Amino acid sequence: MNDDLLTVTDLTAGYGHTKVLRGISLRVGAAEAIGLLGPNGHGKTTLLRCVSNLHRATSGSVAYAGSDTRGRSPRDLVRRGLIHVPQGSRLFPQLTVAEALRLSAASSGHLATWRDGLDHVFTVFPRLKERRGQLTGTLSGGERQMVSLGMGLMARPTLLILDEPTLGLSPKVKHELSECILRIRAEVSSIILVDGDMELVLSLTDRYHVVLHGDIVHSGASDATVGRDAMMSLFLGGSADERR
Ligand SMILES: Nc1ncnc2c1ncn2[C@@H]1O[C@H](COP(=O)(O)OP(=O)(O)OP(=O)(O)O)[C@@H](O)[C@H]1O
Repeated sequence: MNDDLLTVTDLTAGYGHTKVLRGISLRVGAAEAIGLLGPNGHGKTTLLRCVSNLHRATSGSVAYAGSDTRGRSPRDLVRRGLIHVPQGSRLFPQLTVAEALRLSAASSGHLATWRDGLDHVFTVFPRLKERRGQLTGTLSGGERQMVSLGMGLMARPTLLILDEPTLGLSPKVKHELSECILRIRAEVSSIILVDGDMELVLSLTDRYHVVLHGDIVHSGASDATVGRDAMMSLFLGGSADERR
């Protein structure tokens, strides 16, 4: 019996005549966090967008919680707990932090219990509690990312997809955000994390895949000793010595 939460099988996708995904297969188990690594422009975001039906795959299939996602709207998937926090997600600048969080609860069908959700988000992100009445348009980059993740939590995820949550953040803020993601990990069922910071991805996930030219070229356990040089060889080709 297959008890995976998500199964992606032989997925291909692209834009017009440009092929981006070339037959990707992966699975995410219940209570499992997986990381996707790889250079920019090799298809990680496209893969995530296909999983949440924000982009239509050319062929292959995605099964979530035991059923095929074809024909389901992104909104329907959100209501079933598949929550995607996109790269650089935009917030309504005129809403306060609390209003943005409430909006997310409302649009995902959890308005009746939004105050419980809010308490939970403030436990994960104490900084947002301090800023609850502040307009999101006036927040720092790190705080805006916290609101985006908080909005994801308000939607009660079973599978939380995070695309580049630490993009553009300083090392200190990145560290603070990664602590928050660790807290989310303890509570959310499953996570798919894409981030340019390899060490961060490996420290927050159980397994990882390297995506290159729209295909998975390497996979492993995140707790294994993954040499930076070995990983860079996969990204760039050649050995460390040859690149020096
Ligand atoms: N809407 C689009 N229209 C046309 N091409 C696109 C579109 N979105 C992405 N692409 C192209 O598809 C390829 C894969 O992009 P994608 O964003 O999936 O890669 P990525 O690995 O997530 O990169 P990054 O880490 O920079 O986000 C790139 O060549 C990109 O230019």
